[in-house]
Amino acid sequence: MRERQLIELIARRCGPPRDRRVLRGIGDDAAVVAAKPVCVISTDSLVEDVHFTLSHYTPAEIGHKALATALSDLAAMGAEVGEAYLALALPGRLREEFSRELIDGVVDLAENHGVTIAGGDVVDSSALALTVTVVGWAENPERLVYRDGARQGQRVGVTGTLGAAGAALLLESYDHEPPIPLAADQRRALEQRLKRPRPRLREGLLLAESGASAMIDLSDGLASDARQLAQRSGVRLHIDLAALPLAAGVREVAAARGLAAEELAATAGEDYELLFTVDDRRVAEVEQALAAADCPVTWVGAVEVGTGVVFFDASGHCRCDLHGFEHGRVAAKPERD
Ligand SMILES: Nc1ncnc2c1ncn2[C@@H]1O[C@H](COP(=O)(O)OP(=O)(O)OP(=O)(O)O)[C@@H](O)[C@H]1O
Ligand SMILES: Cc1ncc(C[n+]2csc(CCOP(=O)(O)O)c2C)c(N)n1
Ligand SMILES: [Mg+2]
Repeated sequence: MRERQLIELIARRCGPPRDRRVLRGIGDDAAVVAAKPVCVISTDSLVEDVHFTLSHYTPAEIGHKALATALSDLAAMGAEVGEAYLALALPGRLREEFSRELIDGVVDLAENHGVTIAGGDVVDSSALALTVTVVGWAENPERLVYRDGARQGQRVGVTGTLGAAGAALLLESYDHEPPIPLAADQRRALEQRLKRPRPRLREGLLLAESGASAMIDLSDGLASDARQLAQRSGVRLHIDLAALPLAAGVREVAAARGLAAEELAATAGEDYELLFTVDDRRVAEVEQALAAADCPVTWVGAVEVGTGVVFFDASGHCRCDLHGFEHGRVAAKPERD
């Protein structure tokens, strides 16, 4: 599909901006938005064969995931969602129907969360890539939650369950191996966590209101993301591996591949749950707020004096060797001269 045609399709699919603050959306040289006092901005990319493979994802799943993972960063700030800007790098080999379904995936999720797609870009490319810039808002910078607010003695909590996306990725990469014994609905639920993550937007706002002192979303895996939070806060996080809330089926998938389920959950990434710290005296408030949003919360550790993250397994052994996903970590092939 040609660039103009695709932009028109996106504009039609989105309809006129529903949010009255968006004064100009798709169609001019730039969007024009009436700002609230504080603007929160994040950008995220999803790239073919790095974040997904075309053989395993539907176009709508790719569109959904691109926006969901971007919105997850606004959730982790405790920001109200506003607008999203969608940059598409599209290979000519993709069918017209593919682009249509991809846009459906983005716009369906945007509508569900009241997000306005206010602009974007379309370019030719050899690999499919989506870069989504999201903008959130706050009345006051003190209402937001940063990575650097964890203090000694506070508790460490996590929303939802962990390891589902990692387990689904394992299932995907062992497509042709002997099948892992898992009920079909459980397998589907794991896959959905990988392909259609839910940004914890409401939970992020509730955590901000109920006293979270620091927060980060779990994209690269607890092992890496907790380390980021610890580093930014100048503290050490003590995490009990046995306390991690494993998603249903993670134990079975890990066992079938000879892995410890808790380690998979701490290192595989893409759970898009929220990791946060909170003072003991506000724990009940957090529990109540998240219960009202039907979101499980699990206390997985404590903030201590020191640096980095220490994991303790069920037998009390310290594990400092766990790492999450990091781009560029796999040694690159030597460049040709
Ligand atoms: N290429 C870049 N140029 C400038 N700043 C960057 C760049 N990449 C990342 N950052 C900034 O570094 C900080 C951490 O970014 P990072 O991408 O690690 O965030 P994350 O939420 O942990 O990861 P992700 O959302 O990609 O899973 C953010 O402030 C981000 O804006
Ligand atoms: C085909 C394929 N290969 C590898 C992975 C695993 N993976 C890719 S990016 C990422 C972390 C989050 O990304 P980012 O840091 O860019 O936000 C993880 C765990 C995958 N999902 N699909
Ligand atoms: Mg993040």
